[in-house]
Amino acid sequence: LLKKIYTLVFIRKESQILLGMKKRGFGMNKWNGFGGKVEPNEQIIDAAARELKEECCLDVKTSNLKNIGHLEFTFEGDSTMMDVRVFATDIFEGTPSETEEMAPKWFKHDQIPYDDMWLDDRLWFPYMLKGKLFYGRFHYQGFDKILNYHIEELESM
Ligand SMILES: CN1CCN(c2cc(NC3CC3)nc(N)n2)CC1
Repeated sequence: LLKKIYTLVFIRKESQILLGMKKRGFGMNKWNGFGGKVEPNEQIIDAAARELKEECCLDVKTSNLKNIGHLEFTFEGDSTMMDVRVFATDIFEGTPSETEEMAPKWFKHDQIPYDDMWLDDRLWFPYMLKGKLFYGRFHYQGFDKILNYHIEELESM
C-alpha cells in the first residue's frame, strides 16, 4: 500500500547496453541498470540523472532521458510496493567508470547475463531491447521467486 518510487536508467551504444554489477546494498552481486531512490522534493527524472552520474560517472541531460517503462514490485507478506520508473538514452557524455556502488560493463543484446540479474529482468528486458514501451507488475515471494506477474506493451507512457 506504501509506494516507494525508484529510478532505473539504461544507456545504449550501437548494439550494446550498459549494465552495472552492484557492489553493495540492495541488489548486490546482480547486474542492473543504474538508479536509486528519489529524494523528497526531487523530480524523478532529475533523480535518474543524478544516480547515473553517482553510480558510473556518466552525464546525461534530463531532456535526453526517455521514460520507457514502469515496473511495480510487491512482496508476499510486505505492504510496500517498489515503483520503478525505467529510463533510457543513447545520448551521454563521459566514459562509464567503476565507483564504490557499481562496476559498469557493455553487453551485446544476446549476451545479457540473466542468471546474475533480478528474476523479473528476463521477463521485461525483451520489451526494452526491442525498443517497446512497457508496464509490468511482479509479485515476489522472497527475492528468488515470482508468484505471479503481468506485463504489457504500451502505446505511450
Ligand atoms: C534502485 N533499484 C533500481 C532497480 N530495482 C530493480 C528491482 C527489480 N526487481 C525487484 C524484486 C526487486 N528488478 C530490477 N531490474 N531492478 C530496485 C531498485
